[in-house]
Amino acid sequence: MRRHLTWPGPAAAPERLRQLVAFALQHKLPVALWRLPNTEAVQLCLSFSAEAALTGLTPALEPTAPAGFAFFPFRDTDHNPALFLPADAVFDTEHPELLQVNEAAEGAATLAHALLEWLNSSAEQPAPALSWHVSPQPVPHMAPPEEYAALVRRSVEAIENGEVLKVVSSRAASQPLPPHFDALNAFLELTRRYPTAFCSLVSAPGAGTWLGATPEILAQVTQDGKFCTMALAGTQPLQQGHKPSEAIWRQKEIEEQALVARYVVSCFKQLRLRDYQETGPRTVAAGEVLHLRTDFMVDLRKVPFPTLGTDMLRLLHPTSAVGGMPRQAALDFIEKHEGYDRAYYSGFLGPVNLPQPGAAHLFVNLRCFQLRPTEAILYAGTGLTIDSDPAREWRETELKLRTAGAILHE
Ligand SMILES: C=C(O[C@H]1C=CC=C(C(=O)O)[C@@H]1O)C(=O)O
Repeated sequence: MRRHLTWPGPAAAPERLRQLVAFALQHKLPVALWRLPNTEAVQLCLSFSAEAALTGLTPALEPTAPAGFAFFPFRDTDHNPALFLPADAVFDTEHPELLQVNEAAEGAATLAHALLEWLNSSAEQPAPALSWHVSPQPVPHMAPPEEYAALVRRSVEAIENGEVLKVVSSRAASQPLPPHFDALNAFLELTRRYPTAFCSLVSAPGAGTWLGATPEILAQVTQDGKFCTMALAGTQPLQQGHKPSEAIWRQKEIEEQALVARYVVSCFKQLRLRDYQETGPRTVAAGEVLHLRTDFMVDLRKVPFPTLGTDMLRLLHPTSAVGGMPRQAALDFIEKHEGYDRAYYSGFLGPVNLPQPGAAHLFVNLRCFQLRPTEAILYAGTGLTIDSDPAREWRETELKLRTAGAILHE
């Protein structure tokens, strides 16, 4: 039972985003904002209960499944709970005069009333300060260059010994927040800088506050009945004055990406689905870097497979673009040797059945950072193969950290 409320007063869309976020934070509620690739509208999903957002289950993507925003960690543990924010209040900057409220939600009557009062009273007042949720977990260990080099060497040894074919190692790094840092403005800055990325800002009790601009689709179902995923891997710097299509790739990156593509195909095989379209690999730009990307598409109108999105999501996460191959051996290696908690980095996130039923857009949480009171914790990883060189891999993480880190310099 969704009701469209007409928003009182004449405020502009960004101010309305701020008012809704302020309400969520003041009531200790989870909130997510996002902007889909190649679109303009910013959307917001607010839940009326922090407990209701705690889900243990991978979300279902069918049109009849609950609507909300998924925020899943790399590894589902008590430290980093899997969240699905029920869509209790939904706002879209394309329709700033409207607010969609789910009246059937737990506690909806009281909170919807409080929300309306808040919106009425805050319309005239200056924007309140935002006190973002902070993760209850300690700041993760941050590997210095020598330690990361040792991890890369150990990974290459594991590949040489035949324990794994490929492994994705990663690290965290800290950057102080600039004076007067404002996370909401930073998110809007991400949307301006990276029009082709999925940009997000998620703040939830138990998870903290995360911002990012990711290039990687994990599982997407569109209203016109298409399922899409991609194999994204291989990285090189974008050279000034060169087009992505002019990039030349080494064997190492070609193999690294081919392993990811092969994994996607193996998931289709497990589901006995043969009728998929494969395009690429092609070179694509993501901020300052280039990647190799193969797109996969299934036309669900021709291939009746209503649960494909849900089934593929379960098989894909974590993909070999963030774990490795074979999957379990690579994940075990990471758990044993990586030496820090990835938390929500390389997990997945995105809207399900929002703003309308029948569409789900889930992305791998890359090029992101976690917000702490005075610093941002940024994350980046690199796919390693037998030919990996530690110094080069370190430089690659530095380059990837700059995507989200770019907004911390101003
Ligand atoms: C793990 C990350 O990127 C993945 C996606 C594209 C290219 C990758 C690579 O070249 O290693 C990674 O597999 C990251 O950005 O932290």
